[in-house]
Amino acid sequence: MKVLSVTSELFPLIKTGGLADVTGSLPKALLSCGVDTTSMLPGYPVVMQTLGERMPLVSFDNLLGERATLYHARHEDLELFVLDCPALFARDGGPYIDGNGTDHPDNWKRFAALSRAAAEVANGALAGWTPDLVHTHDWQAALTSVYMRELGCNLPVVLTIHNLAFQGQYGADRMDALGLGQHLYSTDCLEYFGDISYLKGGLQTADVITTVSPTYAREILTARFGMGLDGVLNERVMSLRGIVNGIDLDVWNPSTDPYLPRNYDSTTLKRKRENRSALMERFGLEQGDGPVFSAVTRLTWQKGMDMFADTADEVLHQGGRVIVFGQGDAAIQEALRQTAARFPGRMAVHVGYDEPTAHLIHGGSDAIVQPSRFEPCGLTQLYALRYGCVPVVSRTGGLSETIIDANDAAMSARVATGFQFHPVNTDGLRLALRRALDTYGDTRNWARLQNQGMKTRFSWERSAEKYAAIYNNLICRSEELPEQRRYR
Ligand SMILES: Nc1ncnc2c1ncn2[C@@H]1O[C@H](COP(=O)(O)OP(=O)(O)O[C@H]2O[C@H](CO)[C@@H](O)[C@H](O)[C@H]2O)[C@@H](O)[C@H]1O
Repeated sequence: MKVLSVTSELFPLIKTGGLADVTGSLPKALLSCGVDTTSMLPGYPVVMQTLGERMPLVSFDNLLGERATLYHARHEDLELFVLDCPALFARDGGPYIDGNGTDHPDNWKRFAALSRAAAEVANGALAGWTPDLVHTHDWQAALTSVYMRELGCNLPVVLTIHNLAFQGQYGADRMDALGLGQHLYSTDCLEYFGDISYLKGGLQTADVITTVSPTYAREILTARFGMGLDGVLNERVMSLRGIVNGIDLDVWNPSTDPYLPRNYDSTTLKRKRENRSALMERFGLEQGDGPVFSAVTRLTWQKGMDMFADTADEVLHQGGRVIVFGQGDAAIQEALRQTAARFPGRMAVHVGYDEPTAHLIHGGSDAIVQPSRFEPCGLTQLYALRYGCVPVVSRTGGLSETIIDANDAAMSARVATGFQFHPVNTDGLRLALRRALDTYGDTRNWARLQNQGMKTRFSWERSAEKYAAIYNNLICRSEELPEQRRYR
């Protein structure tokens, strides 16, 4: 089976968050289910520079008004279609923002162009290659199925929501520039509170919608978590599934990780101390024996890092160290910095984004704090488990189903792996930090938590099988799908 996966990020070529980890690792896992994935992504400068040999496949003279070429390339074990469109993608900054942290003003066009080109590929633009199914990821790729239906392409489409908070909402005056007829500006397709929503268009035209945990799949049906799209999602509930993310066990493996000064596994956990020492040095902290509680995350309201700014003193008063590494909201950075200023040499807040440091933090920390207000799945807590860090998480979305709270019953049954808190507020987090710190003082129980966490296997195997089952089912039913589609 041939699947075209359409994405704006893909690890290891370009990553700003968990989306890249998933789109980069799922294809490998799907191979053993008989699925050959080719991933289509924009030719950002870093992607074009990293790729070795590439072969031009097709040129577009007028891709939403721009010239573009689609290349085939291979990177490690990934099959790629790279959309080289210099007018849209050859620029400084990240995939979505410029060097000053401002959204690229033409993001509406950049990701519509990616989607339009993907729809052309699905519709047979490449001589000798058409997919059996298209898998789109998040708003950046969501218009693919809208364009496909307009082209008359009836291939099945799966859309995965990695984060409903980002929807691709733009003014309705862009319909013409997007090459989309006014008939699509309707409540059962793109119209969204007077604007256009790319994600809504995808939700209305995909055959199956997935999101990255069963809990989040239920949560987004409510007004509280539905971000304005709960109505649409409720209408499509029979086609909505939750599949928890896996992690790449080769990329995140403490016994082989090249970014750790000292490799270890569950039988040599004591070696983590050397990484801890290197970590404190790397962040300019005074060495000490207290626990190191860290966060590697976007500094945003979603991730609850404002709550950590208000509660990190709990760890510091107990003689611990706190490390926060990430980038995002200026007010949250400032709040964290103010807390750090009260504890010189014991709390570090570094604004930045790099993979080696993220690995070192997992290799050297005792606990990873993730107090998200909502979390579709979350990968950081899964990396934490694998690295023998104990996760302290809010009970929401994927966090609630991947971490088992260390209550008495779970501890005595030897299944606990971390600390969960609810309600998700500052008091809840403070109490969870206190529970974690208390347990840290009990060496045997802490080691038990670490070991139980390290035994947990969030590999892709089972989740990939679930995706493959959805693909198979859609392909078998593909003749009847056009009749069943809500938007035709
Ligand atoms: N400063 C930094 N430097 C280096 N690396 C950093 C970093 N800050 C964060 N990262 C990395 O970015 C990734 C974050 O992934 P998450 O899944 O936890 O959240 P994200 O919100 O990006 O993903 C969204 O999509 C994923 C995938 O489906 C869902 O799991 C999640 O719930 C959803 O919000 C991890 O690989 C982490 O190590």
